[in-house]
Amino acid sequence: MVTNALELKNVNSYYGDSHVLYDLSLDLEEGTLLALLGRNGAGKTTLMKTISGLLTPKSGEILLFGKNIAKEKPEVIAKAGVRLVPQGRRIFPSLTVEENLLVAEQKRPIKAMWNLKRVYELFPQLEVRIKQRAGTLSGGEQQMLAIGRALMGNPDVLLLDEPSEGLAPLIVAEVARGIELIKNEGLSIILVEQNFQLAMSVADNVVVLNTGEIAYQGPAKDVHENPELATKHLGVF
Ligand SMILES: Nc1ncnc2c1ncn2[C@@H]1O[C@H](COP(=O)(O)OP(=O)(O)OP(=O)(O)O)[C@@H](O)[C@H]1O
Repeated sequence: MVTNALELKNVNSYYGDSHVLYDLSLDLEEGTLLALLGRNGAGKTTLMKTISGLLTPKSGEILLFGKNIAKEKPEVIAKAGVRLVPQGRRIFPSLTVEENLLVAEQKRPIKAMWNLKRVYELFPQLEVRIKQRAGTLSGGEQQMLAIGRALMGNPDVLLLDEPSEGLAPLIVAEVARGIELIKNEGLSIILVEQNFQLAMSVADNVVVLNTGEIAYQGPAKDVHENPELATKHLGVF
């Protein structure tokens, strides 16, 4: 039987009077990766903020393994097992790599527990820089650290907002490899990406947002097999 890690039902989000997400409904199946695509301003970051509690939806339900978290505070949602890696990374620049990871640590009963050792196995480049201040890392290393921090919270659901932004192609490939490995550990992931190739290389399912509404949703394999779909709905990239 399919279990949904997340279920969104008719979610409406606003900034003040400005209506940004319209009656959004989608499912994130446990252990899968959903690529969330769409042009600038489509509402992707707003959706990530809404799920993680940084923006409270005006109406609708956000079910985390069946429990409605739509009105909960960000700390409660994080403790319940949803971790956001925000656009722009937001690590603590004056703390070392290891300190950044340790302050994010939260033990939760999940299948594959994350700890320092496992984060360093995932991104060996971080282990080389354990004592280095995070603000002096390269963009790619900061992204790996931001993902590592989220994993230290031992989430069930990981929200990644444009992890490839501003990174060189070789580093993008390294981040993609990390995402694939994390997915294989059984995490449920929503990945916001402008990099279509990266998104499609790891996605199980695809949702395309257009001005706060779902323009397309379906299995990634359908997009792979039917290039017309990519042109019709995704050709905007
Ligand atoms: N803090 C805010 N206050 C008011 N309006 C906002 C705010 N943040 C975003 N918006 C508006 O909400 C809409 C959706 O923005 P959002 O950042 O979610 O889009 P996005 O798909 O993530 O785009 P991008 O790829 O550029 O990050 C846009 O019209 C944007 O101008």
